[in-house]
This record gives sequence, structure tokens and C-alpha cells, in this order.
Amino acid sequence: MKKGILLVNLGSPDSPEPKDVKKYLGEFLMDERVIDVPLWARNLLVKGIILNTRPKASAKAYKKIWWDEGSPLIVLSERLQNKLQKQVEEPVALAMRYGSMTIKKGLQELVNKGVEEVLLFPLYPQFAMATTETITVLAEEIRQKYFPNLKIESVPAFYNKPDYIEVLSNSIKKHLQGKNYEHLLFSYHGVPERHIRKSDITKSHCNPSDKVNCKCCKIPSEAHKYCYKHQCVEVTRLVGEALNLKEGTFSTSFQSRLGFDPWLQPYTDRTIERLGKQGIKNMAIVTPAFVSDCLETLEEIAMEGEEIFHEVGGKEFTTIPCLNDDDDWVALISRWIKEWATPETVMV
Ligand SMILES: C=CC1=C(C)c2cc3[nH]c(cc4nc(cc5[nH]c(cc1n2)c(C)c5CCC(=O)O)C(CCC(=O)O)=C4C)c(C)c3C=C
Ligand SMILES: [Fe+2]
Ligand SMILES: [Fe+2]
Repeated sequence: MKKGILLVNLGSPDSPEPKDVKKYLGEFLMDERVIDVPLWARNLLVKGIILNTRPKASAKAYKKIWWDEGSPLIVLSERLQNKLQKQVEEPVALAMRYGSMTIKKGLQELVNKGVEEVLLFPLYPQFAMATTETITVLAEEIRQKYFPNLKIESVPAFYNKPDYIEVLSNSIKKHLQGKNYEHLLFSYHGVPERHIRKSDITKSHCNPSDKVNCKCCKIPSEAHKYCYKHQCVEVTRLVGEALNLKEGTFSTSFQSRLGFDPWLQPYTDRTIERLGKQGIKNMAIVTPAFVSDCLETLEEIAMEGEEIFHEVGGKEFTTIPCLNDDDDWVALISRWIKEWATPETVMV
């Protein structure tokens, strides 16, 4: 069976103009796995309120980070795709969950190349209903409707794979070389608290012991369905261990909350402010929920975050880039692809 790979990231508007941002946000926020309320309430909230207020402000933010080649998230995902394609024999396609580069087009591109079996690779280290699950569910719907003979297998969450932690840790180390930082903040994209109770943890392919050991969300283990928070906290702990970070010199926070419901805490903006007020002068920040730099890292963290830090007396604010098209990251994904494509090869 001819095999192929479909990388899938979140997506971006076609341009940073308010009309394109509105169209993109409309598709994104009307996803029932992102704003998980009944359709009538989602219509009211998204079409009645958010799309009438947010696109202008979001467009302004997108304009600050937009590159000549386009959206950083898309350009960086394409660079990753191109580098990967040089390392593996199988065709590598790229799609976005929202926007013009649809999953259907990505699958069609592979099918046109004769592919019969697809490795679907959601570009998210942690599993969340609003990211991995929405991709796998949509891909399956599209498969059933348009490509019934295609076989699709999904890459599970890889947040705690030792080889991933090693690549992430080395990247952090490289970017912090020669920096005299006092605190390293691990900032993850947040989700509303209720999201972590909604999806089934078995879909995240976590180590089954995670269910028992998870203490972060205070959900009893039998009822503990899903914990994105736990997976984030684990990344921080594992990188802390790999880099031998001292207790108290690193911590976890959650960014990008939307609306009035409680989201995962502590919030990143308040954490940056607290660190500055506590007298921290030099801090660094890494964003391991994102594989590619995007609006949330380049604007919300690198620009807004830095401003908050300076306002409360902070001096040096170092933003560590996402893995993007880092060579070691490309080599690792290539290895995972080769393992999948030739299952008889046992990689050690
Ligand atoms: C781990 C990744 C992500 C999770 C989980 C996630 C959840 C989530 N996001 C929103 C609302 C917005 N997110 C926006 C941008 C955005 N979100 C992610 C990733 C995750 N989102 C990325 C990579 C980006 C950047 C996209 C880019 O083009 O660069 C935005 C748009 C920007 C803005 O207006 O602020 C919104 C809105 C919700 C509600 C949510 C909930 C579960
Ligand atoms: Fe988001
Ligand atoms: Fe948990």
C-alpha cells in the first residue's frame, strides 16, 4: 500500500485584513469542539457578539506579526513540510484545520499521488478537544464521504515521548545559552476548565498510568476523563528534569483566554506581572503547546508579554522560538514517519 503523510496545523486567515480575519474566526469559533455550547448559543455568541467586535482588534494584532510571505504559522509549517519531504520517501502534504488549506485538499493531494494509507499528524504535542480531536474527527468525516477506500492512522499526543522532550530541551538550552535568566516560564495555550472534563483521555494515548497519577486537575481518577492541563504540566516537569532546573526557577502558566468562563490557571499575563513585581529582572519564556510560532507567541507573548514585564520593572525578556523547522525536530519527525512506514524496523 502506498503511504503518505498529512501534517495538520491550526490555520490562519488568508490575510491580516478584518474581512479575512472575520471569515477565519467565524469558521474557527463555530467549531463545536472549540466553543462547546449548543448551536443556538454558539450562533448568538460567535455571530452575534464575537464576530462583531473581535476581528478588528485581531486584524491589528495579525498585522504586527504578518510576514511578506504570509502568516508565520503557515510559512513555518510549510518550511517544516519542505524539510521533512527531503528526509522521507513518502509524499508529505500540509493542511490546516481552518482556512483555505483544508484537510480535504490535503487528502486529495495525497490521493492524486497514489497514496492509499495516510499518517495524519496533528501538529500538537498535547491532546485537546479543541485541537487534536477536532482534526481527527473531521479527517474521518472527510474520509468516509470522499475517500472511503483510504486508510488513515493518527499520530497520538507525543508530549511525554523521551525523544521529543530531548529535542525540546536541547532547543531551549540552545536559545538560553549565555542568557542570565532568573525564571523560565512555560506558557501553554489555555482552554476553558470544562474542556478537560469533556474528552476521553484514552483518545490522547497517554500512558495509562497518567490517569492514576494525575493530581493537577483534582478530578478523581475513575472520573478523570481527560486532562490537557496534566499533559502541559508533565512537559514542564520533564524538561525541568532534563535541563536540571532548580525548583522555584521555572513554572507553568496558560495564555490566550477568551470570554468570561474560567480557563486553566495560572494565567500567563498575570504570572509575568507577578514575577516582575517579585523583583525578577530577567526572565525567559517558552511556549511548548505550539509547534510553530504564530500570533499567540509572536504578538501575545513576545510583544504584549514583554510590555507587561517592563511595566512592572522587568528588564530582559527572552522569548524562545517554537521548534518550527529546527533540524533536530525535523530529524525526529522523520524517524517517527520511518517507524510508521516500515513497522518491522524497531527504532532504539
Ligand atoms: C494548543 C493549541 C491551541 C488550543 C488548545 C487552542 C484553544 C482555543 N483557542 C481559542 C481561541 C482563539 N485562538 C486563536 C489563535 C490561535 N490558537 C492557537 C492554538 C490553540 N488554540 C494558535 C496556534 C493560534 C494562532 C493562529 C495564527 O494564525 O497564528 C484565536 C485568534 C486570534 C485572536 O483573535 O486572539 C482565537 C480567537 C479558543 C476559544 C480555544 C478553546 C478551546
Ligand atoms: Fe487558540
Ligand atoms: Fe488531570
